[in-house]
Amino acid sequence: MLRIENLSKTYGNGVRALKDVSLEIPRGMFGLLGPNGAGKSTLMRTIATLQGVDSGSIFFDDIDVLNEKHEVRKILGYLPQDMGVYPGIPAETLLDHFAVLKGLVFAEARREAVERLLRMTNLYDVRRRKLGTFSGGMRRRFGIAQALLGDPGLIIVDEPTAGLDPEERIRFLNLLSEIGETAVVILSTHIVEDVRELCTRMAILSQGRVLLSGEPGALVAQLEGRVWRKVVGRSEVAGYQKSMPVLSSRLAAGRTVIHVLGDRAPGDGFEPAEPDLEHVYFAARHGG
Ligand SMILES: Nc1ncnc2c1ncn2[C@@H]1O[C@H](COP(=O)(O)OP(=O)(O)OP(=O)(O)O)[C@@H](O)[C@H]1O
Repeated sequence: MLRIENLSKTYGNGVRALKDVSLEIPRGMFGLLGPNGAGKSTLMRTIATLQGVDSGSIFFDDIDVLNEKHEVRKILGYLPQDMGVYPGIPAETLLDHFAVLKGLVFAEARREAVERLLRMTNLYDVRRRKLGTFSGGMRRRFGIAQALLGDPGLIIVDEPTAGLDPEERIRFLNLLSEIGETAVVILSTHIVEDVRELCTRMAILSQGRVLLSGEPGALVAQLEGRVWRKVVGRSEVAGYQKSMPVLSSRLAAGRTVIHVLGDRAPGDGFEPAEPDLEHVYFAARHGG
C-alpha cells in the first residue's frame, strides 16, 4: 500500500503544484485523472524520487519514500511522460543495458528477463531494430518493458496513451492490466476511458488538489438521479453553459446532446440520464 500524506509543493516561480495532497493507494491499478497542469506529473515524479516537496510524507509499505530513495529505486518501475530516446541503439541492447542498471548482474538471468519482457510487449521480432525506427506505440511498449525490469512492486506510468492510435492504445492498456494484480500501479491520464477500462480505484486531481477519490463504479453511482440530458441547437450550448452546470456536450448524428448536473429535474425538456465516469469527472470539477 502506498500512503501519501499532506503533500505540498510550490515551484520556484510561485506555482503551487500540490496542495495538501493525501491519498491511500492499495495494490492494483489506480487512475490519477486530471486536466493539464493539475499536478499529476509533479506527484508522479515525487513518488518516483526524482524531485522533492515542501512538506508531507509518502510511505510504500515500510519504506519512507522521500527519505529512503535508494530503497524505493530497487522496487520502482517508472515510465515517464517523455522517455529519453536513444535513436541509434537496438531495442534489445538498450533493454539489456537498463537491466544492468537495475541490478540484474548475472548474464543468464538478465538474458532471460530481457527476452521475457520483449516477448510480453510484443517487441521480440523487432528486437534488433534501432529505437529511432519505432512507432510511438512501439516506443511506449518498450517503455513498459524497461519499467518492468526487476519485477517492481511500485509502478508509475505517466500519461501513457497520449498520442497513440486506438489499436495501439488498446494493446497498451491490455498490457498494463496484466501487470496490475500484484503491484501498486499508478496511471496518470487526462483520458477518462483509460481509467474506466482499467482502474479499480481512482482520484481526480485539479489545480494541485484531490477533488475526490474512490472506486469508479461507486463514484458513478453517487450521481444516480442527478444527471439530465437534452437535445439542443448547437448555438444554444453557450447559453446553457452560462446558466447551469453542463457536464458534457456531444454531437450525436448531427444533433447536440448536453448533460447537466442538478439535484432536481431542470424542466424545460430535460430528461433523466444515466451517469457515467465522464460526468463524475466534470461534476467534480464543477464542485458537484
Ligand atoms: N519545473 C517546474 N517549474 C515551475 N513550474 C512547474 C514545473 N513543473 C510543473 N510546473 C507547473 O506546475 C503545475 C503542475 O504541473 P504538472 O506537470 O505536475 O501537471 P500535470 O497534471 O502533469 O499536467 P500535464 O498533463 O500538462 O503534464 C503546472 O502549472 C505547471 O506549469
